[in-house]
Amino acid sequence: MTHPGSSPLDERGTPRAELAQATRALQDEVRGTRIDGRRARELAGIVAEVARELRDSGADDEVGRLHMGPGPVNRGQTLSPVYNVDTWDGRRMQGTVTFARFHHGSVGTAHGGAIGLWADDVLGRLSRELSEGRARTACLHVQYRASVPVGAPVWFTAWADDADGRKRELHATLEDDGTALVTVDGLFVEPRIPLNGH
Ligand SMILES: CCCCCCCC(=O)SCCNC(=O)CCNC(=O)[C@H](O)C(C)(C)COP(=O)(O)OP(=O)(O)OC[C@H]1O[C@@H](n2cnc3c(N)ncnc32)[C@H](O)[C@@H]1OP(=O)(O)O
Repeated sequence: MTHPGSSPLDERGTPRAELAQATRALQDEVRGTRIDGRRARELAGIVAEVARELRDSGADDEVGRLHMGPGPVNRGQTLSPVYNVDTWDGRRMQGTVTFARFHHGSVGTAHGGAIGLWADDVLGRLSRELSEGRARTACLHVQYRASVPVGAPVWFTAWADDADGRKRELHATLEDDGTALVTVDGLFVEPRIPLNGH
């Protein structure tokens, strides 16, 4: 049984993963910092220098798409909230997700778009664990039933119905103390014309 925790898409222990983690911390702190304007300008120069060095070191693909092959965790991306998979039985995945300060919407709650982003990511991962075929999100229906907190882990479950040809219906919930905060129904479809490695 493949465990998602051992997926090559995981972000564990690589230097690029550390870079992604440091960048997430930066994103969180930029959000709402009280730093004074003069120092903010100096730091902007330092960050620009880091960005320049990264750009000059080259990209791992020619068009700036996410690198989906074996490699750094969360594909080295820093946009989507980080989630941890605790259990996986080959069909159902459970774990926790923490929406960071960077994902803050209003009044201490997660941004609805960040929740949709996470849902697409976790269902996309589930889809990949279930089949080698590269399915794409055709439809994502997110129901926001209660506020999702920022900065605290929230329990999630993601599961799949039986595949119907190229179509996969996938679902997820976010829960707090047994109360559903968000429910998601997604349709992922393996394209008629297979994707070229992505
Ligand atoms: C670890 C990784 C995490 C990251 C995961 C991220 C996943 C993503 O975000 S993917 C990016 C976002 N999605 C996209 O860009 C997809 C864009 N759309 C497409 O490429 C195509 O429309 C695609 C692949 C969804 C379907 O195209 P195609 O293969 O031509 O489908 P087609 O043959 O017309 O339809 C197949 C079946 O799906 C159904 N279907 C297709 N699209 C939809 C839809 N939007 N809603 C409902 N049903 C649909 C059709 O009705 C048909 O059903 P049936 O077989 O019962 O008649």
